[in-house]
Amino acid sequence: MSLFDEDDLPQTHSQVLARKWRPRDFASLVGQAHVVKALTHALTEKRLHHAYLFTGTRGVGKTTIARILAKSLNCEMGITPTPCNKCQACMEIDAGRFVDLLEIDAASNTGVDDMRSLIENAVYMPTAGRYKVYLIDEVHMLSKSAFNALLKTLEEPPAHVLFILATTDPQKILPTVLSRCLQFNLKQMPPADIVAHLTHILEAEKVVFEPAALHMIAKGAQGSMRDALSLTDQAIAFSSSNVSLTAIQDMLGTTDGAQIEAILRALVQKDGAKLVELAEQMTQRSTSFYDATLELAQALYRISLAQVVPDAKPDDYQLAQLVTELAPQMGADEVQLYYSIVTASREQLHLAPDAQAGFTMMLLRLLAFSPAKDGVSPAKKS
Ligand SMILES: Nc1ncnc2c1ncn2[C@@H]1O[C@H](COP(=O)(O)OP(=O)(O)OP(=O)(O)O)[C@@H](O)[C@H]1O
Ligand SMILES: [Zn+2]
Repeated sequence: MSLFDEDDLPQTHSQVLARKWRPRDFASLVGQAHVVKALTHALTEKRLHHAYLFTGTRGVGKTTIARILAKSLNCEMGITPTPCNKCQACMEIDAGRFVDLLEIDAASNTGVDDMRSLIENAVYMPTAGRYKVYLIDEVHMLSKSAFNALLKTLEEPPAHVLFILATTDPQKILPTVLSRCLQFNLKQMPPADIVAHLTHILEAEKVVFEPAALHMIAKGAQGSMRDALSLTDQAIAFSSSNVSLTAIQDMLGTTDGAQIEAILRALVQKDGAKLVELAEQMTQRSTSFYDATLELAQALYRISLAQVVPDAKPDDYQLAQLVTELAPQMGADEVQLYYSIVTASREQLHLAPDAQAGFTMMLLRLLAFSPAKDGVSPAKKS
């Protein structure tokens, strides 16, 4: 969020889906049930706190919830947890141009003067709505004097004023401010929720996609719905509206779950030529070999876990499938050995003549130590 509403800015492609699909009511919000429940209750009972603090990482719904709350308070149908989304107040809030919703980006208005003029204004009655709602984003960025100016008003705000503070960094907020706010910690979006949301959106947008591609996007988004939507925008542009797994992998330049899968399969089948070929392909696709060793170690760890605790399935969809397939085919000691080779090789990767050579040597070392079908390792045989 910025001082200028994002709707006034020239539209860049990466904003399209996130903006278009910003939830307009509590019901269409993904997750954050604890916040929705508390706010719904407060709105129904008409017992609101005068200051809320929303914390949480980027793109998990802080601004979105603040806007829904502003509509709930100012909807022409009355104070309600289900604003109509049709009246002038609701529509103007959605469009980011409601006079009584004052969105301030503290990151670019850190000074005490900004805060003073804001606060002097708070005493005046709302122009159009019932409540003047101040949404102060990235509030931890305020200067100390600005904080102090705010503090006075936070202590005893006029009855028609509601403060919503948002921050990604609650550690930096003064305890005196914290104690005057009702605090809600917004949660990161679980990958499964991101996938479900993206599936819904892409179906509505009539964009062709592979479910595995959405799992990869969800992984890349690291808990942020906004990041997931921006990545999806990029993916649509990048793949000419055919969001396939390979397109996403090429776009993110990430290690391909499928590459790791292929490596482990080739290893189980003792296919040395295939291993060499896979490393060659990874160079062509500029996969990070360092990341690949991490993913390989991760997969081996998961296989090992699954051998002991069969129900311990990873959240990651692709990895879960791989683990289910390979855990029964590999010996426990074999997995242990591979794991130690892979982790040791990762440290040595930078010593290799080049990354591909280092990675290939690691694969061949794994092969050399893999047990033969008769139980004798090929290394010992020769
Ligand atoms: N809980 C959610 N459910 C559905 N969509 C969400 C959710 N959270 C974020 N989004 C999507 O991400 C976009 C950005 O969200 P929002 O502005 O609410 O994030 P934020 O937490 O305020 O982030 P920032 O700290 O960067 O301002 C929204 O327009 C919406 O499309
Ligand atoms: Zn309304």
